[in-house]
Formats: sequence, C-alpha cells, structure tokens
Amino acid sequence: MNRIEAKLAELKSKKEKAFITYMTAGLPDMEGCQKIIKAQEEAGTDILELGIPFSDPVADGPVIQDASYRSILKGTNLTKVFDMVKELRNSCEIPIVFMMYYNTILHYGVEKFVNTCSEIGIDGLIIPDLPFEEQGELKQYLGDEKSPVLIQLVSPVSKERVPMLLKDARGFVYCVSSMGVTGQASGFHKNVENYLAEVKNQSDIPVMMGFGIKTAKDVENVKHTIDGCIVGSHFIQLMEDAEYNIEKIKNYIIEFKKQLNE
Ligand SMILES: O=P(O)(O)OC[C@@H](O)[C@@H](O)c1c[nH]c2ccccc12
Repeated sequence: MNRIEAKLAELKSKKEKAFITYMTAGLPDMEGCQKIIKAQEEAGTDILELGIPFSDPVADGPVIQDASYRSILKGTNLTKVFDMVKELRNSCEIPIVFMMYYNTILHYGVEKFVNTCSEIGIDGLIIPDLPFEEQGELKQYLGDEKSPVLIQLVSPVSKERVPMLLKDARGFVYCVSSMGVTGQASGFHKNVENYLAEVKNQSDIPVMMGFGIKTAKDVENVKHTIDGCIVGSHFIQLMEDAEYNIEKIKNYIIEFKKQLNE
C-alpha cells in the first residue's frame, strides 16, 4: 500500500488528524536536510512535503521563493534530491510528497521520472502548475502499485470543478485555504468553513488544509471539517530562525501535533 494512504488509514482508525510539513529540499544542505527529515519522523510529522527548488516558483510566496533560491545556489537539483531520498529510505519510512513544478519533470522525462520515484519511494506528487486538464500525460504512468499518487489541489473558487477533481483522486485532497500564493498572512478565505465542509462532503479521501497556517490554533475553528493540515512557510522560517537546531524543530512538531489532536 502507498505510504501516504497507509498512514492516513492508520490515523483515521486512531481518530487522529494528520500533521504535514513542507520543507524545501537541500536546506541547510543535503546532509542537514536528511537529518531534519529523520528528526521529523521521530517527532511525529505524519507526511513530509518536500519541495524541489525551481527558478520560477509561481505558486510560492516570499519565504518559499527565497528558500528555493538559496537551495538552487547550493546546487540542489532533482537528481541530487533523488540520491538523498534513496539514502534516506535505508532508515526512514516517512511518507514523502514531492512539491514541484512540471517543467522539472518534463526536463527529466516524464516516464523516467515516475519510474525513479517508484524505485526510491516517493509516495505522492503536488504539481501546482499542472491543471487537471493537463494531467493525462503524467497519469498514464501512474497506474503501478508503487508509483506516487497525484495529489489534487482544490481552492475556494474550484466550486463546480470539485467533483471532477475528486473523482479518482488518491492520497488526500489539498484544500488551499485562501487565494494567492503560499505564506499568506492575510487570513483564510472568508467562507473557509463552508468551503471545507463542502469539499469534505464530496470527498471519499482525507481532506487537508494548507496555506497560511502557523500554529494549531489557526485551525481550531475548522478542525471538525478537515483530516489534517499543512505548514510550509512558517516551518521554513522557524527552522531558519532556530538555525536548524534539531531539538527546536522537534519541539514545534510535538507541540503542534499535540494541540491538533486535543
Ligand atoms: O507556506 P504555507 O502558507 O504554509 O502553505 C503550505 C505550503 O507551503 C506547501 O504545501 C506548498 C509549498 N509550495 C506550494 C505550492 C502549491 C501548493 C502548496 C505548496
């Protein structure tokens, strides 16, 4: 079974919500990145979203753009991330979702990309610049049991597109909390509760909310309509501020998970 789906089934049986973090691959460097991923597994992060840095991250706000840029300057590329995950998989079973832009996949070769993901154990893909209508080429290679699942993104304006997006969706549904880019401080969409409930009603698979979340308090009011949440920009900022101190990173995760499931 796919690691994401296995983990979410396990959480469902325990009536627990999932805590998902996003980090840009290659920071503070490849070795440090690997250490942080292992520490995250120990601290209780349920699923890791690992960003493949890209020069033109159109869906990302300043914090992730900057992280992406710094990682590229350190020489991070898809091949190096594959190597890192391959090594990591000797001692770490955390479900991993790649967040990346389609150009990187096209450049690598779509079929070869999927095969490598399956081989080394990448469990899911989030590709924000690949609209549903354009997913056919990639999907033709995703049928295998070991291949990653393609996570569908739903936004407050998806509305009548939701049934189409959810049909055959795998892993989880990513509900974007607001319009715009990642790391927004301006709050969630005004009808976020209704919007999440509507998606949840139509979805057979877990619903995760992301964009603009910093602490478990931020999701307190919508907790009953979601199966978990995703923290990206704030988590990156926190790691930077903590100078990648493992204990501080772990404490944040432990605290968030605890509050999320209270
Ligand atoms: O940074 P935020 O606001 O916490 O949002 C999550 C987000 O970082 C992560 O899921 C993500 C990073 N880049 C993306 C692009 C599209 C969708 C999602 C993402």
